[in-house]
Amino acid sequence: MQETLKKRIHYFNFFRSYLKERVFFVVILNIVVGLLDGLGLSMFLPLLYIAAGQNLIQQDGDSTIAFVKWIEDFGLTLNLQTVLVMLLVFFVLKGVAYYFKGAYQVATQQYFIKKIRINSIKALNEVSYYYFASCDQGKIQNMLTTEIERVARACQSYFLAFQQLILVLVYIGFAFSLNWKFACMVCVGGLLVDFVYGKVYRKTKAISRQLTDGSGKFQGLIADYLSSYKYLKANGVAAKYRSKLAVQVEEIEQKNTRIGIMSVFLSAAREPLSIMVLCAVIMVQAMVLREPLAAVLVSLLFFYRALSCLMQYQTAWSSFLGVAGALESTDQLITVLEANKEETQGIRFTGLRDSLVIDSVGYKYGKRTVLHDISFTIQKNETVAIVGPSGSGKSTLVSLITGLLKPSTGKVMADAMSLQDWDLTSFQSRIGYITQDAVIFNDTIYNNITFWTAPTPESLLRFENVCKSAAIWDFVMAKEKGMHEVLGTDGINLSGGQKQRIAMARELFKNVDFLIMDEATSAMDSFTEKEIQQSIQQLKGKVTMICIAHRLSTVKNADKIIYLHEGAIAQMGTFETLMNGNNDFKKMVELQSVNA
Ligand SMILES: Nc1ncnc2c1ncn2[C@@H]1O[C@H](COP(=O)(O)OP(=O)(O)OP(=O)(O)O)[C@@H](O)[C@H]1O
Repeated sequence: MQETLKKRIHYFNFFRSYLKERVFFVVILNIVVGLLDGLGLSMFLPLLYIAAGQNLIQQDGDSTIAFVKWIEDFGLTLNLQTVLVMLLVFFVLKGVAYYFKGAYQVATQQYFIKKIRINSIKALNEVSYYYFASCDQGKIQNMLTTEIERVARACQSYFLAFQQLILVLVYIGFAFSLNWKFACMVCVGGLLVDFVYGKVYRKTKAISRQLTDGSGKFQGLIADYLSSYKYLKANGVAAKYRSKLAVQVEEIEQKNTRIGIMSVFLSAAREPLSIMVLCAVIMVQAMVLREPLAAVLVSLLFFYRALSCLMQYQTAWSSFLGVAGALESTDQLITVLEANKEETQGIRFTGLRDSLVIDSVGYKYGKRTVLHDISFTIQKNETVAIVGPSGSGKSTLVSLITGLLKPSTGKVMADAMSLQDWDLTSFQSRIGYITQDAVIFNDTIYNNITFWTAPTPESLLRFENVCKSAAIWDFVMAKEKGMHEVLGTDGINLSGGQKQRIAMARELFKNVDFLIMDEATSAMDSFTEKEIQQSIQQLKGKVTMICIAHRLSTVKNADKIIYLHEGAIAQMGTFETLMNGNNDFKKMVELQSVNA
């Protein structure tokens, strides 16, 4: 019982943390509706006496009738006309209050859903890359799609349950003032019903939690399925993977069916249970307590109202519990994301003035050290190439330079200040980062390249220039809809080289200080690569460039080449210096020349 109360308070506080004072307005409006309804209903009492031809004045000794005697304190006579007018006034007022309460409640619910959506997206946006790379991304995807929908349903059910609970309390309040014996019976009836329903709730809730976990797994599998669709098809293993998905779907459907059946049981049991308690009350009131019929009838009216509200509360609460798992998991995930937030407080970075210094940097993934004591300087507008065998730590080093990862030892400094002291977002906004797996959005070519910049004459001209520099202009022009051609999810209709050129055009469109190319031309044919290299060459000395390349021919013109071997700098210098001094590098170059 104490645990149940704690849970209810926990949920109330959860909604209050998002809705603040709005929750109290909802409470107040619901109380007003309940009070007006109770006052309206209490008018049936004098009506029944009048209908039975009894004089109200003669009923002074009847404690029940004392309940409506207050009307006379306002100088009104308690006759048929007054009672009917009062009845009408209370119910009209209740209708008005009900409308305002309903409208406010709808607006509050929408506000809550909007807030939780925005908060979760904001938390995801601010989370550190390190956490993102190591977390369960299926779970995040599930939260942003399925779980948010369930949270919306949870919110709706919660408010409905909340409203019914307030009405129950108001009716019980009326009941106590009218007839305390009746009130006690409501409480006993309510407790009995609560006992029966309680059992079903607990089951529903446990299944709901399992359902949330199951949906998370399913989302993860679907994400993998979509991203590896081509591979699965080409290898003829799509059917095998599909059966893995089918098992998960089966499990989710079974749980949904169980929750559905329990909810149907609760709805079906509602009426018989109410009538059962109702009959018991009539028997006790009429046969044991021998109360007058009018008092019994109005008592029953309150009783029935309170009980049916209690039932509706139970049903709404059970629906709420059916989806409450989503509320908890979404809340937990937002909390975890916020706890792993990237610190971005610092001085705003407006552009590199002097140099980037990598000072004794080391990095560990868990316990495994993958970079040791790396030190070098990149002067403003210098072109630096990072080369080395696969797994030597090139991408990790670039992630440290871009601030995606924080060094385990040492520091990365921009203009003599550690990246941690700069506002990281403003620093990263000065970076153009082109990766091996070019990122393509499911939007038009124009939006992909300009990142949704308004199409002004200036931006259109800039768009054309960067397309030419990235050797993609002919491709754009050849498309039926030109720059308005939609590229499809993950650029499914583009070749690897086309994707890379679009990604390159996007970075060129941005006004950046640093251009980082991680195997940026790896998917291009030699002819296109040459064209792009010429464009890159034109940028030499205008921006600070950091290139990771396997094809060493592309780094020949770099001002500085850093040759990494097993996470440490094996040698550093110009192409010629490395050719003369480092055997491994020389071997790599020679091997590539042979293969070329
Ligand atoms: N997220 C990660 N968790 C654990 N280890 C990682 C992670 N990312 C990379 N590593 C390990 O760190 C080492 C360096 O990887 P990194 O990707 O930086 O090498 P690389 O030189 O860029 O390789 P490649 O040329 O093949 O892309 C590798 O041994 C790799 O297995």
